[in-house]
Amino acid sequence: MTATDLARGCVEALIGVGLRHAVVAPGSRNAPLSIALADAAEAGVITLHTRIDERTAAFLALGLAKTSRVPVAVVTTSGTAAVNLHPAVLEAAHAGIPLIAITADRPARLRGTLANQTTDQVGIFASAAPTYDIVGEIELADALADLDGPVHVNLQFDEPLLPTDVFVPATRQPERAPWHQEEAEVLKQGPRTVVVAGDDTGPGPRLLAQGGGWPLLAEPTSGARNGPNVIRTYRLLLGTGLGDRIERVVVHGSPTLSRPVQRLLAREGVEVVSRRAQGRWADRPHPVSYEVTCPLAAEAPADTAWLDEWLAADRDLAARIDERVAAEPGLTPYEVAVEVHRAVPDEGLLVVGASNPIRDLDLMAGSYNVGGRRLIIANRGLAGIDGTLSTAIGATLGRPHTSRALVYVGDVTFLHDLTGLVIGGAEQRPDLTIVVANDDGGSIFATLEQGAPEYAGRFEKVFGTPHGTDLGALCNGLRIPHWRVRDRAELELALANPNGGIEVVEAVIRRDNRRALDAELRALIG
Ligand SMILES: Cc1ncc(C[n+]2csc(CCOP(=O)(O)OP(=O)(O)O)c2C)c(N)n1
Ligand SMILES: C=C(O[C@H]1C=C[C@H](C(=O)CCC(=O)O)[C@@H](C(=O)O)[C@@H]1O)C(=O)O
Ligand SMILES: [Mg+2]
Repeated sequence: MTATDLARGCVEALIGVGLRHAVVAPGSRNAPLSIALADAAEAGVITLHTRIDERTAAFLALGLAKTSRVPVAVVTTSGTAAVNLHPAVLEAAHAGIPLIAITADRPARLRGTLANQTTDQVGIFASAAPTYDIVGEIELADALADLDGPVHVNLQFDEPLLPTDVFVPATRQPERAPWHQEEAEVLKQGPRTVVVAGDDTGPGPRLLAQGGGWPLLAEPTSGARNGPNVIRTYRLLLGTGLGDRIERVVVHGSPTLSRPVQRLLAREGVEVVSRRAQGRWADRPHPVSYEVTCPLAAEAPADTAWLDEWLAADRDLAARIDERVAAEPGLTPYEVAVEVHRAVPDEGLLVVGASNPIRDLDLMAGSYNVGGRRLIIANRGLAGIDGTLSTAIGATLGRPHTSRALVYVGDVTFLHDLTGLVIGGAEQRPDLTIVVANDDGGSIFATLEQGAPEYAGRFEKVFGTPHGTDLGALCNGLRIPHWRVRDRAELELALANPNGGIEVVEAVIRRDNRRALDAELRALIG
């Protein structure tokens, strides 16, 4: 089979599993596939994106897959290019995202020789993505069947690499399994129960909490942080007598944000009902009384006294937190989180960076209205700070009905994916507001053990990592509009007046008082 035939067969197999977007990083050995994908894009069958940095290309594909909910391919040449896909492949494996990592390779006969740009590409993603090492026959159907996570397709291309004609792919709609709503299992009333919703769980936890009259402890990217049962300050209330009285937790997905939730799930004497998480390694790191894969429903409660107690305590603590934050001079990270949360309209999309931004949102954001069809997402599979801007650009491009798209990150996270903003003039570009909470370093570490005074001498060097970068000058070089704000009113103004296209709103905040402020807010539980 020629390289061209292999490439074209691959494109048709990808289209056959529902692929609508592909991302290519330029290279020679992947030329057969790059050209076949370009032909398919020219024929209007797929949308093709190009990025020069393979790591950012893979996170762009991850974002596209997260919102379009169909497999997305990212394609590289051979050699070090291939392993630049690994961070996104790992995130896809732990989050259960159908990312197809396609690496071009030399023919197997050249492996182990001095042939140029030739290395061992089989198994480069280890257990995160099995390799299908394909030389001829299109065994791709097996590789691409029922993707619930990433897969690695390694294509051995032999010369001649270039086609002599133009390719118009056959388009066949993927066979879709008939959608069916699984029967829900009904949980009885009885123990004092709370419902925990981790990342990407959908509305199930909200419906269960409402049905059972139970407090809902939903992370911002759960898809369940809306409706009347949401407890905004749950991570602090878990440290009070209310938290001590919990007898049962119904946990959905993978909660990753706070140690109080982890401690609750591991607490002796607490019954844990688990709705199994998606992605790999879904076994929970604590004892589970009972685990299901089906939806959960609840027996109706006799009264809502337990829920009412939580809602009253939440209102009271939230008011005290808001009062303390308002009293703090200058723009605080907590106010940035509130304004970002407010800026997401119905049908809006928000991508949240790891570290403090998602935790500030978790503490400060109230419940959204049910039916607003907002999508709040993050790379919580492994909570990496890499590729967040690219994920956001891909997520926005993969969700064309989005009314407004924002991505909210810290400064180190922003800088970590700067190449995600290197986008060719002919590329699709979304309307996307990038909000950077800039405290000149990694402030989360200040809130952890290493933020204690005894580590002050070494802290800035290995944790704080101040960089002093002029984000405005960077954006200027990238030809991206940039607005630096230093107070809440200016931040509100900037968010209320989107520029169109990709824009950066840099909110300058302090880092030196982060540990103290965090401790003060935690102490408000009294
Ligand atoms: C790829 C990757 N590298 C390093 C880390 C460790 N890490 C977690 S948070 C963080 C600092 C993030 O700083 P910033 O984005 O400015 O957010 P802030 O903590 O200041 O809110 C780092 C380095 C990580 N999670 N992922
Ligand atoms: C900084 C990294 O990730 C750490 C960030 C916070 C986690 C944490 O302990 C939050 C505490 C809380 O808000 O309750 C920490 C953890 O889970 O132990 C993460 O490792 C990092 O290096 O990745
Ligand atoms: Mg920072």
